[in-house]
Amino acid sequence: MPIEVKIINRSNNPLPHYATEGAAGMDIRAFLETSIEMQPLQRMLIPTGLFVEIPDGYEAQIRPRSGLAIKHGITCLNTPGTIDSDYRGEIKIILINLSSEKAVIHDGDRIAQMVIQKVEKITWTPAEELSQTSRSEGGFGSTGKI
Ligand SMILES: O=c1ccn([C@H]2C[C@H](O)[C@@H](COP(=O)(O)OP(=O)(O)OP(=O)(O)O)O2)c(=O)[nH]1
Ligand SMILES: [Mg+2]
Repeated sequence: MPIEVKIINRSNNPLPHYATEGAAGMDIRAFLETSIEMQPLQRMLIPTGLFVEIPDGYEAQIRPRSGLAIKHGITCLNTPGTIDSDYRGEIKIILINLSSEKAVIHDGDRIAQMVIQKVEKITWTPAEELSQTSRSEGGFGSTGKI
C-alpha cells in the first residue's frame, strides 16, 4: 500500500516521482531563480521549493545521485540527509563539489533523490554488561585475517 504524504510544491518543477517501477528513490530538483556556480570544494544549500508532511513512523532520506557523483564529483555532504516527520520547512539539499572543476547547477536539475523509510523508535535499558558474541569488541577491519 503506498503511503500518502502531503506535499506543497512552490517550484515550477514537477513533483518528485519514481522513474521506474522498482525505483527506491524519487529525484529531487533544484529550485533556483538563476543558475549557480559551485567552485571546487564549495558546499551550498540548494532550495527545492518542496515542503512535505511525512507520516509519524517514517522519515525521508536525501541521498546523492550516482550519475552526478561520477560525472561531476557532486554529492550530498550530509548523506543521507534526514527529513524528520515533524519538519515543516522547505527541503534543502546540501551539495558539495568534490571535483577540481567548477560545476553549474540550473533550475530544475535533479540534484539528489529522496527515499521514504520506516523509523523504529527504541527505549533504553541501562545495563552493566552486554551479551557475549564471537565478534566481541572486534571491528574496523578485524575479520578475515589469516
Ligand atoms: O539534507 C537535509 C537535512 C535536513 N533538512 C531539514 C529537515 C530536517 O528535519 C531538519 C533537521 O535536520 P538534521 O536533524 O539533520 O539537522 P540538525 O543539524 O540536527 O538540526 P536540528 O537541530 O534542527 O535538528 O533539517 C533538510 O532540509 N535537508
Ligand atoms: Mg537534528
